[in-house]
Amino acid sequence: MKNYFIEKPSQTILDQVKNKIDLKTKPLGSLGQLESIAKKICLIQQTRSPKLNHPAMLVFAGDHGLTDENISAFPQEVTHQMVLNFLSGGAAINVFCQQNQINLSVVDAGVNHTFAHHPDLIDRKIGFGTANSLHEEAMTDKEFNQAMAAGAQLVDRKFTKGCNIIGFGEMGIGNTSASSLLMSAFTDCSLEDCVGRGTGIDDQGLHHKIDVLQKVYAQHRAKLNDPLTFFRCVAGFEMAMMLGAMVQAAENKMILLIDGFIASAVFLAAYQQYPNLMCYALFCHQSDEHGHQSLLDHLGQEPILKMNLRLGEGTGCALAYPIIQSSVAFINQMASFESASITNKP
Ligand SMILES: Cc1cc2ncn([C@H]3O[C@H](COP(=O)(O)O)[C@@H](O)[C@H]3O)c2cc1C
Ligand SMILES: O=C(O)c1cccnc1
Repeated sequence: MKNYFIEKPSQTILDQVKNKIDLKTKPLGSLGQLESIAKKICLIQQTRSPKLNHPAMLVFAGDHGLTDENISAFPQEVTHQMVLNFLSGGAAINVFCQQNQINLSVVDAGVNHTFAHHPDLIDRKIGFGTANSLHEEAMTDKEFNQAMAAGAQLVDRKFTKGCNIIGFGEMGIGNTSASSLLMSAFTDCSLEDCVGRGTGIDDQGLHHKIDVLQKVYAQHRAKLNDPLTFFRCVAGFEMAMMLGAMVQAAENKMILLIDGFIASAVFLAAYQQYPNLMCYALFCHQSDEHGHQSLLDHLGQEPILKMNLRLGEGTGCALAYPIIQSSVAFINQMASFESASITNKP
């Protein structure tokens, strides 16, 4: 595996950034979270005049062997059917990316389906779904490394075209299960507190899901001393590709847009290995999926939006994007007390 180097942004510019924000024509701190977003982006870009260039969204799709255990309300074939929906422009993420002029790429990371050639489908298929983590390691070392490298390469492709802000979406029936296992592994929350209804399982389905995940956890707990090995044993190809994409984006000093429960769980795993990742990430929304609030609390992060979404695909990133644009707009365009000749005295 490539050794990624994620640099902590220098804080020397922070006082100047704070000063610029505080001298805008507004009471101190009155733009709330817009101010903290602006500060973070200024630190990432090491400037007081940040810019958002060529925003991109990568949606990774992959299937999970664990779906054999009946842990989702929907069957596995919905993954490939949704990929076709992404390609014809009909999914929620298509609509919100189109609305906000975010460039959307759809990646076959490992869907259990042979797609006909499509000019807009990026083929990085690692396999036809992962192995069933109840009985085996979900991915081999080789598959995991391949997936991470592919995610990193796709980010680099965007970066060389001038993109400096990138969101990560996923599609993979069963991937809330893998995410719950990661959350339980890397927080002090019990597995029950990390498991939710995903696509909408009922009470009986939820008990069954918890029961299956307890067994999966027990099966792989010996690998917990190495976070990415545990990840490899329980996660999906789309999640591994997302992990590679996140660390490469941070290495490139891009702004990372983190979506809901699944993307946050991938981030959490990556963060174990690369703590400086946090300096580059904006948490776009708090999902309604049980566990997400605790996960964000664990990371000490305040989400931009809280709108009871529980979809994934990167939708929270696309919806939060206009707010992030407002953060950048105010720091660049608002007048200062001095330039507007306004008395700066509370
Ligand atoms: C039609 C449809 C579209 C979706 N788009 C995202 N997901 C979301 O639901 C899945 C995770 O939930 P679980 O773990 O319960 O299977 C992921 O594919 C996620 O992206 C969808 C799910 C469905 C059914
Ligand atoms: O928050 C998410 O990412 C999520 C929640 C439920 C189902 N799919 C995705």
